[in-house]
Amino acid sequence: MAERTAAEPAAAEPDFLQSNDLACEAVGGKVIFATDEWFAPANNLLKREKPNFSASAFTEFGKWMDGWETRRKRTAGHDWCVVQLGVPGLIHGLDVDSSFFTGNHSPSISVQAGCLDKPPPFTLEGDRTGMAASDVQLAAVAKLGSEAWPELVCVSELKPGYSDCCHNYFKVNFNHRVTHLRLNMHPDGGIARLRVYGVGQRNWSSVSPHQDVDLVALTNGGVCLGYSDAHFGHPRNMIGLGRAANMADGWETARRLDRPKHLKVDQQGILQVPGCQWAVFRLGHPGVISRVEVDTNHFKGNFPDSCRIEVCSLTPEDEAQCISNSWNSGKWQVLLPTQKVCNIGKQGVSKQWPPANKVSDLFPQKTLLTTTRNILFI
Ligand SMILES: NC(=O)NC(NC(N)=O)C(=O)[O-]
Repeated sequence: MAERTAAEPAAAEPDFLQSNDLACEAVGGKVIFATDEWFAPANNLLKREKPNFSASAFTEFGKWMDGWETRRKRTAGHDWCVVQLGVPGLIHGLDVDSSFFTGNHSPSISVQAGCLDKPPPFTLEGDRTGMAASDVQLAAVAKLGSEAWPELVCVSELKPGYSDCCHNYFKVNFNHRVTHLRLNMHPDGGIARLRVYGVGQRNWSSVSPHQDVDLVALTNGGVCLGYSDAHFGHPRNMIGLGRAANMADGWETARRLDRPKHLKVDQQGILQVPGCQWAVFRLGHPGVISRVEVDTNHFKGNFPDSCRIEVCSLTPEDEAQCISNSWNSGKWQVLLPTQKVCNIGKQGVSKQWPPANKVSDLFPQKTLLTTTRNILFI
């Protein structure tokens, strides 16, 4: 069994919020068991959208709540659910968001980690009818051995979901790949969202070195390490599953409001704005890049003028130094020189380029890349 590690209480807006949500329904996370879902189903915990509230919304079970909410317990024990992560990986921290649960929030929670090599051979629907979990369901979950799972967060008080304090952050120190979580409410109540921040760890042993894979995809362990601006949308959205659903599902910076001061017209009469926006990603696995794709879907009046992609190969020590130096490093080399991008028509434009520079020219000794930097001009 893995060692038990208590969570440290995290400061407001901790760094781990920059990594990926490994449990989100958008990456395949799901609740496979819940002891009770009378007022609101546990799958709401994993919704991508922020929680909502409607004072006038009621269901036949009681007040409609956007989260997971159980009945007031009249028996011993507590409520809990099992979450199967969409992307198994290393967890850096959790946000147990109690938004709008005030007076019906769970007073305390704890979280345990499951490290299952194979997914359980069943998926259980939570009990939405208000009956207690059936013996069959409990027996199936008992096979997971979740009573013995190591603790990520010990029993900790939860703040009620008023808008200024609804985020309950927990930093996690647990150096093992996690596939499942057990979220315990002590004893019952409601929680709006569970965000599980970390970095995916794919099992690469079954992947052929000749297979084409998206090395920066969140599901393959890619992660955004830094950026210049994320006013309307975080750059990590670019490495999510599939094409973006709407503009909120992409990377969008604020406008450069100082633009008029800097505008210059070049010899072709094209406006030039100095400076650029940038984001840095660590690839999920080192590899040789044969193709890059930049998708401007949904960005019509606000797609970037052009983009450039630079790469470098960094050790973990180099990476730590780059982070502390705002990514200004002499190691970057151009993989894809500045390219105009566009977005016309209903479908948006997903453009692919072979890299202009061969990886072996950039890295004659090492033909492996570990980091890319996308630079978008506004
Ligand atoms: N007004 C409520 O929210 N009451 C109850 N909860 C729901 N969702 O109806 C309760 O017992 O906590």
